[in-house]
Amino acid sequence: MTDKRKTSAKDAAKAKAAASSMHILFADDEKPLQELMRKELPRMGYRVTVCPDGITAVEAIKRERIDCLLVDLNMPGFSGIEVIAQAREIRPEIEAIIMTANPSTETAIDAIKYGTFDYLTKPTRLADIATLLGRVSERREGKRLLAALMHRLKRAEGHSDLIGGHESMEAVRKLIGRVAPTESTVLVRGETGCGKELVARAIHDQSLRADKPFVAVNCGALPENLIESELFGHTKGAFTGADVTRVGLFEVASGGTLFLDEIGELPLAVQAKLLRVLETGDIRRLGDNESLHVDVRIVCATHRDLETMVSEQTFREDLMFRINTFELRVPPLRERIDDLVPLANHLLRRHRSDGVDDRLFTEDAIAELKSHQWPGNVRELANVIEHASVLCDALPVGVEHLPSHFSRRKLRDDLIGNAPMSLKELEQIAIDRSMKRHDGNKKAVAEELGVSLKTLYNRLSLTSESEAA
Ligand SMILES: Nc1ncnc2c1ncn2[C@@H]1O[C@H](COP(=O)(O)OP(=O)(O)OP(=O)(O)O)[C@@H](O)[C@H]1O
Repeated sequence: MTDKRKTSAKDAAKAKAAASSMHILFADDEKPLQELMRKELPRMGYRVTVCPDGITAVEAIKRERIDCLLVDLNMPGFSGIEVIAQAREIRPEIEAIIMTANPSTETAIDAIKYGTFDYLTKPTRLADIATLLGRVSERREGKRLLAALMHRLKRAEGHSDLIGGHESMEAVRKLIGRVAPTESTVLVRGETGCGKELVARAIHDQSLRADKPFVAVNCGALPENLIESELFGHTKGAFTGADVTRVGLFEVASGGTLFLDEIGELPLAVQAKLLRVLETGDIRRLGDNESLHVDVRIVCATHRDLETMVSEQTFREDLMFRINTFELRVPPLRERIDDLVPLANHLLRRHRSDGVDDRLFTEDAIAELKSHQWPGNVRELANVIEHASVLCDALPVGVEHLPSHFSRRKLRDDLIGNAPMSLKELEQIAIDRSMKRHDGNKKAVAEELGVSLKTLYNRLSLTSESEAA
């Protein structure tokens, strides 16, 4: 079999599989047509219920799981339009095709009002019915696919719930609530991993654009030569390798919010173009002469000191003034360490549903987590929690499940205790412990402590001198 024939056989099989899942209600008072459809619709791969009038049709819709109506406009009982109107009350997602011998403007308007998919003029050809039902079937598949993708997207994006009740986070929440419903450009500042994107998403979710796209782009992750085409799109042939016309992210985000993460990483040339877009709302695809108006709200984020960048002339001052209409600073995790436990619980619940909610971590583990400085903020915490979740068979998570630098630190603290001591004393404890471990083998001790043998001898002689004194 040739490739082409194989593909069309595959397509036919796919169409048949999609068709077989569709249940059609055919309603018409003409007996011969009823008989024809009772025979032909199953041949096309559909399940069929045949009704002679509007009343039995509505009863069947209440009783059975009908996917698509194929109804005559003029029937005893209820008209086709009335059947569709009642069906929509019972099952809003139901598809409908109306058949009529005299199509009129009023019928068309009524049909559109009740979301009819299409209408057929009588006498109808079987081939036309088959084509139309095929399109209904494809539309249903499309809707199903979209719902599945939206579900996956929601799961991948997670919730925009900002966890943490520290007063600094409460202040952030308040500011989000104030700025979200406006159209202001927002600049979210804060260290890496502290939740800037989550804040941007919360602004979008609480804005009037919430049901439109939220599109995030990391300006630092794109190679310089691609940023422009990624943001503004390009026409076919605009540059070598531009084989097809591509829509930019400004257009993708149309009506919604574009989140420009790491805005400080944008090259100066792109900064100039971005400023123009922000001022005019017009974009131009690379290689295109025409510009296009876009309605997009901009939220930016950076962990860089933009003021210093301005003074070093690596960031445009006019762009900074354009994007910082409203600034929001997300505090680093170490400044709100009381939020660590609720955050750790929340992050662990991304991976685990077992365990008891108020005891997901042992006290030791929490003490360890709280004593860390978290330079990578909540993202670092999320990685530590994921690591622990993999290692821990039964909750609660203990110190032994945390990455090794946590357990090493605990071991060290246990050995040393809490008494105040000088660095010199600390060094001495390390040497003594190592000497004991290696039965006085100085070469092994020097290796373990990461010093030369000479340094170790020096330290040892200093110790014996001070002991003698
Ligand atoms: N307050 C919070 N509540 C719940 N989850 C949070 C919070 N802050 C951050 N996170 C989680 O931490 C991770 C990092 O957050 P996010 O990507 O928003 O940080 P960021 O500041 O934008 O990072 P970067 O500087 O690298 O762009 C994400 O998984 C996010 O869901």
